[in-house]
Amino acid sequence: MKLVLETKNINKHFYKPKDFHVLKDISFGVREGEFASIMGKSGSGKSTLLYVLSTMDTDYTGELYLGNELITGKSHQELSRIRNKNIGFVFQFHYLLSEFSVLENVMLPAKKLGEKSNSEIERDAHQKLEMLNIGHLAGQRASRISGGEKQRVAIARALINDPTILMGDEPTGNLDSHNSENVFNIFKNLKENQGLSLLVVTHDEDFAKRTDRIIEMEDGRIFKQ
Ligand SMILES: Nc1ncnc2c1ncn2[C@@H]1O[C@H](COP(=O)(O)OP(=O)(O)OP(=O)(O)O)[C@@H](O)[C@H]1O
Repeated sequence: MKLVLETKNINKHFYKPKDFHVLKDISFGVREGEFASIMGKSGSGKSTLLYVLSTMDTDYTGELYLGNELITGKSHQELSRIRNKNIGFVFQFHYLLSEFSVLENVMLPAKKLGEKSNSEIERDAHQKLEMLNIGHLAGQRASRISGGEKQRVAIARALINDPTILMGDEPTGNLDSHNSENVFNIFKNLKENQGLSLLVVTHDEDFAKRTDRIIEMEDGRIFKQ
């Protein structure tokens, strides 16, 4: 089956305050349409790995592929474009611009990409918000909506450029159980109805157990996948 993301022997060190081998020979892939989770104890390297996979961190050895394209070694400018077009990212905290409306927040990554007209982007943003059942919030200021709603807006923003993979770093870490369940169901629907691939770091065992596959990390290594 086609891989949307693949790593070959990724190693990474932090050199300050002293040499620390944080990622050790990470080789794995995410299949098209797969909903995978990454679990592991605090400090095992999950977030560090996700930042390498999302192309935000380029300080590593080994190879990272998105689809069949080798991403490792590309310039920051190229990476910024590849990331914006292909990878949606949802964090524990939503990082919405609080003075902007919900609609404006969702439109931002598409405006940055610059491939569509403003009216097309606006139409797409409304469509993403409707899909996540928050169409009625489009005109609200981002600061005025609840935590669960903010996270759904962040998901809509992550989807605006129709990425091939959605990554999450503890996307339910700041939510109550009701809103966590909502986010899980949104992710599952994206996989089932749109064939989206998802890779989510989580401490939530109930969440992880219901994904297609749990990738387990320990001490900078993948020990089960
Ligand atoms: N910039 C840095 N410099 C040095 N060490 C770092 C740096 N960032 C992270 N580390 C260390 O690397 C290790 C892995 O960190 P990482 O945040 O990837 O772990 P994690 O598995 O995501 O943990 P958590 O579940 O607590 O978020 C930890 O020991 C951390 O202290």
